[in-house]
Amino acid sequence: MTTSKGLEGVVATQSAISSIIDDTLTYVGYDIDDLAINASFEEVVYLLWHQRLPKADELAELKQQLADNMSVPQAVLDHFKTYDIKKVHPMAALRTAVSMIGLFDEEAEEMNPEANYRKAIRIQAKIATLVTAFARIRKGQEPIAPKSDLSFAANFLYMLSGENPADIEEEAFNKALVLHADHELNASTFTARVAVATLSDVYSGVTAAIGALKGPLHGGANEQVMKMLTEIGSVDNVDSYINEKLENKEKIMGFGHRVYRKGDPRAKHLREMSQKLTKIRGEEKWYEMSIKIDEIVSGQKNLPPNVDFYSASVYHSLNIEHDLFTPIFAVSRASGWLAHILEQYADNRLIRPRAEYIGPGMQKYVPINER
Ligand SMILES: CC(=O)SCCNC(=O)CCNC(=O)[C@H](O)C(C)(C)COP(=O)(O)OP(=O)(O)OC[C@H]1O[C@@H](n2cnc3c(N)ncnc32)[C@H](O)[C@@H]1OP(=O)(O)O
Ligand SMILES: O=C([O-])CC(=O)C(=O)O
Repeated sequence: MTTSKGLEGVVATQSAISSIIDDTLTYVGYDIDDLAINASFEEVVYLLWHQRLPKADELAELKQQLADNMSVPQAVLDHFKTYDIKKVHPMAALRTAVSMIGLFDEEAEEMNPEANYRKAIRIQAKIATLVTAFARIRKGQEPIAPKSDLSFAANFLYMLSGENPADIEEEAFNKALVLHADHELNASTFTARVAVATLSDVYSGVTAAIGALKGPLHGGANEQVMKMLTEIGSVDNVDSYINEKLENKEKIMGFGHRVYRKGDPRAKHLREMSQKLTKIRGEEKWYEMSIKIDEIVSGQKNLPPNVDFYSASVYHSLNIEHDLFTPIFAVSRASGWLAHILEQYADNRLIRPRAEYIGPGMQKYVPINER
């Protein structure tokens, strides 16, 4: 047996959903650069779930299905008020809330492709409502119902703030959703596949995936990037702050990647949006600080930024609270998790690797009074 710490370089499954080859990311063979510029998030959801782009009527049908399924049971909204909501991280709340909506789904335990697809639609639709409702309830505000004539991206921003987003805001948010939707066998997607490969249900897979995305080495990094930018505070402080961290061998959040070597192709799209949005807000310093950090970390450590780095200043410029950055990642990535869950069910085998044992050799049991 050979051991690969962190399963680096191990190919654990076959998948027809997304690929990373020579630092190029594709969804079902479509280059992420092409999709980021042209596609709506709903089109990408369809692409990931059906492995082809939708025709106009198919896209309209999916949009309608998502709109029809956005409301969540009142009991789930009420449960947000049963704990000290201001002290709870929204990712922890989301993990529980997604599991909880499964309790109200009469098809939760139905294990056939049609029922699983219907659950995928429900989860994708409701996860946006859960995040925005949580964000409002913790501020003492009422949740806002979605508008059926808005896109998924615009609806999310509308349900969060109560205002229709400007075109540039919708464009930026849609792009962020498209860019985060899937990423081959990343840690949270792998988690989802491991969970459902036991033939557990779809809600278990998504709940497990949310738990894995939450950590700062994965999706949680975007919130940590904004924390770092806030701590640095100004372009003048970047040099000393970053160099001190690097000298202390601390990690700079939003940099490095297990798979990409030359760089994450998603980062440039978010960098562009960061530049545009921070300018519109008159808060260019977030972009300027980010660029300077990028120069130092890429230059000195040869570690390019990943998807989490520039998304932080993009979301901040959209007036989004910093601890909602990772839940937003989950809203988008749910589409990828669900695609992988459906793919796993379609050709399932239990996922069960081995561990190389490094503990003591055979020992004889010693009764407790003789130890
Ligand atoms: C959506 C996403 O999940 S993208 C990733 C989001 N996560 C982050 O941005 C957190 C910061 N980055 C990291 O921690 C890592 O780069 C990861 C987790 C993304 C990838 O990790 P791995 O492939 O396991 O690389 P690992 O952590 O072993 O790092 C390899 C070397 O590069 C260094 N390194 C990696 N990332 C960074 C970083 N962000 N800052 C400074 N040094 C780094 C490590 O210290 C290590 O150095 P060493 O060999 O001298 O000990
Ligand atoms: O693929 C990974 O390891 C992490 C990542 O970039 C993602 O999930 O988008």
